[in-house]
Amino acid sequence: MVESPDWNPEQPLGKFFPPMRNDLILRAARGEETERAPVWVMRQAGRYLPGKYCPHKFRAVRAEHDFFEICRTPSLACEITLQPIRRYLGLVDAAIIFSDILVVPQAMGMEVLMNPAPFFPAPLNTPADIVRLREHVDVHKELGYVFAAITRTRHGLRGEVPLIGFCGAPWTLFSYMIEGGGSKTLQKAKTWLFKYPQESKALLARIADICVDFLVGQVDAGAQLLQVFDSWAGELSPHDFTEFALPPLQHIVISVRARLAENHLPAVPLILFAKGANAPSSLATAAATGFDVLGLDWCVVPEDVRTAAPRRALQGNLDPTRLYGGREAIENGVRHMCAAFRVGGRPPKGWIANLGHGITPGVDPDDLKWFFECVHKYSASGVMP
Ligand SMILES: Cc1c2[nH]c(c1CCC(=O)O)Cc1[nH]c(c(CCC(=O)O)c1C)Cc1[nH]c(c(CCC(=O)O)c1C)Cc1[nH]c(c(C)c1CCC(=O)O)C2
Repeated sequence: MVESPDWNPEQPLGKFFPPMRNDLILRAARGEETERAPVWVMRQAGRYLPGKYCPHKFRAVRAEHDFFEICRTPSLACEITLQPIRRYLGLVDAAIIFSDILVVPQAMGMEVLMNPAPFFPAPLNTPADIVRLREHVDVHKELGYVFAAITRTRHGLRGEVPLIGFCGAPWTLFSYMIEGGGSKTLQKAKTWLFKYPQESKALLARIADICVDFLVGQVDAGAQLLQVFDSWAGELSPHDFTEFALPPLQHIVISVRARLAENHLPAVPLILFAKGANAPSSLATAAATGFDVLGLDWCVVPEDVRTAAPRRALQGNLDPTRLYGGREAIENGVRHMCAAFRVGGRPPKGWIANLGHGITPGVDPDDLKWFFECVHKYSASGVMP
C-alpha cells in the first residue's frame, strides 16, 4: 500500500527507491507498444477529491496554511500526491507531484498569492522592472522543498507507479509574471513581445535557465518523467509561437538532456503539453525540439498529429468537461479516443491516455474512476474500440 513515510527533516530520506511494479507509462513514452494504454490525468492531485487535499487533515490544514505553504511542506505535498494513487490503485499509471507552475516566479523573487486564483501583487509592467528579479536563482535554496517532496513521495509510492515532475513553460510563466494573474487576452504579455522583443526573449531565456536547473533537480530527487506545461501556447499565432515560445523550450530539452547525462542521472522522458498549439507547423516544430511525448488537447485529431509529427509518443486527449456528461458519455468518449489513437486494430503504441487539459474541481471522483476503467477496457490489446 502506498503511504506517507515517517519524516525526519534532520535525516533526509535516501535515494535508493523501491523497484518499479508498473512501468507502462515509461514504455509508452519511449514509443513502445503496450498491452494497454497507460493513463493518468493532469491536475489529478487535489482539486476534485473530497476534502480536497487530505480527507482527514484538510480542513484543519487549509484553515491554517495557504496553498503555497502546503506546497512548501513536503509531508503535505507527498500526502496529497499519494491520495489519488491510493484511491485509484491499479487503475492509474502515474503520480504527479503536488506543486504549482508558479513556484518558479516565486523563486525568481516575485510574490505570488493564491486567493483562489493566482495573483501577483507586483507584476512586471515594463522591462525596467526586471531589475526586481533575483539575479542568480539557486534552485536548491529556493525550491529545495519540491525536491524533498519528490524524494519523499518516491518512497511513499513503494514502486507502485512512476512519479512525474513538472514545470511551467517559459512563455506561460512569462505571461503570468506580466499579467499578474489569469487573463482573457494576454494583452500585457503580448504587448511585451511585440513592443520589447529583445527584452522579452532575454527574459524568456532567463526563465528557461531556471526551468533547466529545476527539472534536473527534480530528476536528481527521484522524478521519473518530466512534463512542461505551456498552458497558454495556443494564444500565440503559429509564427509567434515559433519565434518566442519555441526557442526556450528547445533550450530546455537540449540542456536538460545534456545535464542529466553529465550528472549520470537517468535520461527520463520529456513531455510537452503546449495547449492549443495545434497548427500543423506548431506541432511539427514542437516535435522537432526533441520532446519525447506531445500532450494534446481535445481540439486535434491524433491522425493529423501523427502526420505533422511522426515518431513522437502522444498523450491525451479527452475533453475534460465530458466527465460531467455521465457514464455513457464518458464511455463513448473513451471508445472514440481509443479508436482514434490506435492504428487499425493494433495494440496501443506510444500513447498515454489522459484528458486534454486538467480535471476540474466539480467532477465526481467515481466518474473519474469510470474514465480509468473505460481506458483499461477499450485500449487493451486485442479489443476493437
Ligand atoms: C496554469 C497552471 C497553474 N498551475 C498549473 C498550471 C498548468 C496546467 C494547467 O494549464 O491547468 C499546474 C499545476 N497546478 C497544480 C498541479 C499539481 C499536480 C496535479 O495534480 O496535476 C499542477 C501540475 C496544483 C494546483 N494549483 C492550484 C490548485 C488549487 C488551489 C486551491 O485549491 O486553493 C491546485 C490543486 C491553483 C492554480 N494554479 C494555477 C491556477 C490558474 C490556479 C487556480 C485555479 C485552479 O484551481 O486551477 C496556475
